[in-house]
Amino acid sequence: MACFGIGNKTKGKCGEEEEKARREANKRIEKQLKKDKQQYYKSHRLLLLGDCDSGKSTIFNQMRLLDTELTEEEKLMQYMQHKKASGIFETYFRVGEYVFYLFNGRGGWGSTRRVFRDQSAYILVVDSSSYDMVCQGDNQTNQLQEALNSLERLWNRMRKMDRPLFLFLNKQDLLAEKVLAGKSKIEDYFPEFAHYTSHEHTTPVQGEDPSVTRAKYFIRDKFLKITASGDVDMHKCFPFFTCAIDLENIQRTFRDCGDKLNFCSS
Ligand SMILES: Nc1nc2c(ncn2[C@@H]2O[C@H](COP(=O)(O)OP(=O)(O)OP(=O)(O)O)[C@@H](O)[C@H]2O)c(=O)[nH]1
Repeated sequence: MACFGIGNKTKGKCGEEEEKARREANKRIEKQLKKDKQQYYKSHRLLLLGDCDSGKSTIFNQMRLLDTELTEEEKLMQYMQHKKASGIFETYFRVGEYVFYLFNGRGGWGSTRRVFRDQSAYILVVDSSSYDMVCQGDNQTNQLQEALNSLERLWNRMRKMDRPLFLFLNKQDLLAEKVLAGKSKIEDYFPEFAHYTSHEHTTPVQGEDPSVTRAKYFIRDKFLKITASGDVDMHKCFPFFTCAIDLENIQRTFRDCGDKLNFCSS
């Protein structure tokens, strides 16, 4: 602020004006912060979890591309939240009418401890095509079995939290390729598949080979068996067949997640 005159009286008046301007600026900032905080808590906060290579970062990066749709104010908010959540990757985006804060829990389950409780819902990403693969860690455990174990651990951890879990049965494109190639059979790793018949709620995608439909629903049902005990409305598991490299598929999935969250909390 320009301040003319060198007399004491003028100096005092100028100081007062500066002080007043400072107070007003502070008030404006506080008001904005309050508004941002309200907005933050109105939007949905989702934590991406899953074993190595399941597709968490691919999903995270796909949604980060949507940043271009944010307003300047929203970008500023995203920047502020980034600073707050330093140490864990976070992005902020809008799909349709929904606003999501997405936290990428890569780097292991331990790294998510700080933000775990502060979520609207959780996403567990699973590599559905990994039924014939072993975990890199021990070169022994079946990867799909390990994903089932991860779900069991997460579901137990969430038991008293009354929040939904979105299960992203990812890499559907690779699962379909494997099944159609016929070289690696699911029943060689999960013998119960030989007797599996998908129930009447199965909705095959148009043009999908029945063997692919049967395989993906078998895997889905194995996961849902673990979460069948979701007895409260919010404490439910919602499965989605996803392909993280397909942006349209991922956007649609997040829109469906938003619908479920709204439905659960209404
Ligand atoms: N074909 C196909 N490839 C995928 C899909 N999702 C992820 N990938 C690929 O799988 C690999 C691993 O994906 P990431 O997103 O890095 O997996 P991550 O879960 O973040 O892995 P970590 O960083 O080890 O925790 C990458 O090469 C991805 O391009 C999918 O749906 N289909």
